[in-house]
This record gives sequence, C-alpha cells and structure tokens, in this order.
Amino acid sequence: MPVPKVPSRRRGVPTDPETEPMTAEETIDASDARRIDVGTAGVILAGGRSTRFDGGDKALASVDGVPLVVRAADAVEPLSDHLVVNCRDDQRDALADALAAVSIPTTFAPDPMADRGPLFGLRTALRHADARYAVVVPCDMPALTTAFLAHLAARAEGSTGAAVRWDGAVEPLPLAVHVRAGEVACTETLRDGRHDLRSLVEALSPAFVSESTAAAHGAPAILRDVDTRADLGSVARE
Ligand SMILES: Nc1nc2c(ncn2[C@@H]2O[C@H](COP(=O)(O)OP(=O)(O)OP(=O)(O)O)[C@@H](O)[C@H]2O)c(=O)[nH]1
Repeated sequence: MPVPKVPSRRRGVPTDPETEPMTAEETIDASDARRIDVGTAGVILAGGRSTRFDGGDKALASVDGVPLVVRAADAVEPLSDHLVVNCRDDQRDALADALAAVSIPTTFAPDPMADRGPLFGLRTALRHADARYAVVVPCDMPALTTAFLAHLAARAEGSTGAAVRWDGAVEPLPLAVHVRAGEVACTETLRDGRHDLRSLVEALSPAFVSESTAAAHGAPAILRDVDTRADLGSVARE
C-alpha cells in the first residue's frame, strides 16, 4: 500500500525530504528502506520537562498507585505490536524501571537534542517505529481508554491519520498517524519553523473523530492532561 500523500503547504518550494538538502540531524538512515511497514506501534511522548509539575517527572507520578507512563502504556499496549517511548537520555533508566512489566517489545527513542518540543520528539519516535500506523499518546493523560484509541486507530486506516476535534479546536493528542506520512509531515513542519503538534495535524490533514463519538467515549474527561500537582489530585478524585 502506498504511503498516503501529505498535502504540501508550501507552493513553489520543494518539499520532498528525499530531494531537499537536509541537515545532519534530519538525515534519514538508509536502513529506513528495510523498515517494516505493517502493524501498529504504540508511541508514548514523555520527553517534556514537567516544569508546571512541582518536583520530579510527571510521567513517574502515580494515580491510584499506577505511574502515568504506565497508564499510557496500558492504554496503547492492547492495540500495538511494539511500544516506542520518546524521552530524554536522562529519563531512560527510570522510565524503563516503571515500564518493566510491559509485555510487548519496548524501544526507547531518546531525542538527539533535548527540549526541542513534542513535535521533534514525535519525529524521533516515528523513526523508531517499525509499523504502518502509530497510536501516539502523551505520558500525562491518565484517563485515556483503549476503546477510544482503538476507534482513533480505525479512523486512521487508509488516511494519513486520525485526530480529535473538541469544541471546534484540534486536540493534537492522542493521535493515530501513518508512520511514514507522519515522519514526512513532521520534517516539513519543523522545516517551516513550526514546532507544535497542531501544525503537524494541519499538515497531515487527517480524518477526525466526531465530537459526538468522542463524547460517547467519555470526552472531555478522557482527554484531561496532568500539568500540575493539583491536576493529579483532581484526576485521582474522579
Ligand atoms: N520529546 C519531547 N517531548 C516533549 C517536550 N515537551 C513536551 N513534551 C511531551 O509533550 C507532551 C505534552 O507536554 P506538556 O505538558 O505540554 O509539556 P511538559 O514539558 O511535559 O510540561 P511543562 O514543562 O509543565 O510544560 C508530554 O507527553 C511531554 O512529555 C520536548 O521538548 N521534547
């Protein structure tokens, strides 16, 4: 099956990453051609600094005794052939300890440069994904359900991906994305000087889950993220 075409947003400017000059950091390894293009990867984005979360990495903070990163893994694991965890190098050991019980193969994908934002982190993760599609979740959305992610993944089939629109605005995470199309769109978006996941979703032009379907799955509660200690407390009380 061909890679779904990512709509080009830059008229008159070459946008093919195979022909456009690349920085060393963007060079795609030749082994890409041998990468597997079937199945689904679960991707957890965990490379943020948790600056609003008073003390420590929020990915390791617990709700009902279960670390947020483990909740993220539990949600994507039933849909995935393998798991890719994007993080910084210095987070890796603690995250690996927390995720020791994950039963599918798990790859850590540390960013070559820290603090470049979640879009950069997603591209790093997609480069480690041997799969046709990836179901991407942040480490800090503890109420996400496998059932909702399964719906998102099903919506993505045959498209560049699927995302959620809530109250008229794009919610860039969780996201189901065609791995190769996603890599191209991440690279183009970063080259355009945009570093946010909403710009990626705009570039991908994916399918969208309707608000009524999202609501039937428990939105907005399932989409609540944890930024602060207070957020953690209120999620735990629900
Ligand atoms: N790889 C990578 N991921 C990031 C980066 N910033 C945020 N993320 C991830 O993106 C998702 C949303 O993160 P935010 O809550 O907006 O940011 P955060 O850095 O984790 O937290 P704050 O420092 O409080 O803003 C989380 O899964 C983060 O781990 C980054 O610079 N690199």
